[in-house]
Amino acid sequence: MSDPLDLEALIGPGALGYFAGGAGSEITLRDNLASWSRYALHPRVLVDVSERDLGTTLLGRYRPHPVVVAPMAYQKHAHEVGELGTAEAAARTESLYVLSSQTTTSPPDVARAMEAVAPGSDRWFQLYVFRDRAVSHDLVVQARESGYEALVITVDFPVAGWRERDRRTGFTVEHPVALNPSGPPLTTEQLFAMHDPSLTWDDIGEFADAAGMPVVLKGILRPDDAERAVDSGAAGIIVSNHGGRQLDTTLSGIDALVPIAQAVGGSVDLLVDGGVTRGWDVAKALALGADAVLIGRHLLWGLARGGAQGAEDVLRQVLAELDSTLALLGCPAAADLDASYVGPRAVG
Ligand SMILES: Cc1cc2nc3c(=O)[nH]c(=O)nc-3n(C[C@H](O)[C@H](O)[C@H](O)COP(=O)(O)O)c2cc1C
Ligand SMILES: O=C(O)C(=O)c1ccccc1
Repeated sequence: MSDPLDLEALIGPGALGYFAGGAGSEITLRDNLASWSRYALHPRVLVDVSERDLGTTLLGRYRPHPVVVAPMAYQKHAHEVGELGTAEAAARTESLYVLSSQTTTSPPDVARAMEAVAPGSDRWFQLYVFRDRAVSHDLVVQARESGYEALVITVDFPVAGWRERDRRTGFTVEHPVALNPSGPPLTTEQLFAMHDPSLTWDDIGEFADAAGMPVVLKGILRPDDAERAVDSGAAGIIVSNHGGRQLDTTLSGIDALVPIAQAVGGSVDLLVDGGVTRGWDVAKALALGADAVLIGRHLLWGLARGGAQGAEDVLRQVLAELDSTLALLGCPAAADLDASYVGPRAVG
């Protein structure tokens, strides 16, 4: 894990509070990290694991591994290379990249950088539906035209969570490209006010129809909402509490995944995030019904420390840990992980 003092010196207290912080008393933020250790792995012995396959399938396409870069806003406040750093790291490690609507680098520039490193690299675009629908529609057009293959609509942000660190620091942001980039710095509160709190399932249908690409809904925690997402034509669901940044004291991502996988598993792709730092976390998510896992802050700290190379090092380590976990579990194919490999762990 990262040393916050060291990060504070690198990026300043305002950015660190914004990136590291969560909502309210940060109970969910801490639980996201702790929840993975409440599941125990059940290794099988004497299986030939001389060859391992980390592959998974997302939106009907084979992917070499299940680790996905989470959409995160304002990456230039973590390191001057910003989104280009995490996107290059994704392209170099064959990781699916999800670009935030609140990017500080334009969608076509990110796409070009990925293609320069790895032609045919994969990326999805995360959409916030703003009060000014034209801004959101413009972003969708830019994303489609620059080769993003799916639209991830984030549905857990009608208003911002109660973020006390930002209230204390008054952190301001300089480069949101979805807005006029030459305007004055904005507080996070001003940016969050762009979101439309009246958004409903009907609006999702409208964006899905206009998108011309598969839609994945991000930020679902209830099985009944997961069923509704499937009924509304979503191709995937990201089970997420937004890194503990929205409503404090929700379930962790992995705890919420279990009932959601029971309700809709198999009919739609399931992804999960929140507190993933280790390859064995990824294996647990797959065993409990996920097809892939998103990594947020753990990667951001790599970016802050070492730019593109720092982010790449983080991804490579998680992938090496996943490979070793498959061998030690006696399950050489990630796609074969199932509930027999994981169970509850008594936490003392
Ligand atoms: C600094 C920061 C900015 C984020 N910005 C976005 C965003 O723009 N859109 C979005 O859908 N999720 C956003 N998220 C949530 C992440 O996509 C993801 O759900 C979460 O960070 C996963 O938890 P982890 O950070 O513990 O890995 C953000 C998270 C962080 C930490
Ligand atoms: O900070 C966030 O978690 C986030 O998703 C966001 C939303 C709107 C503007 C900037 C960031």
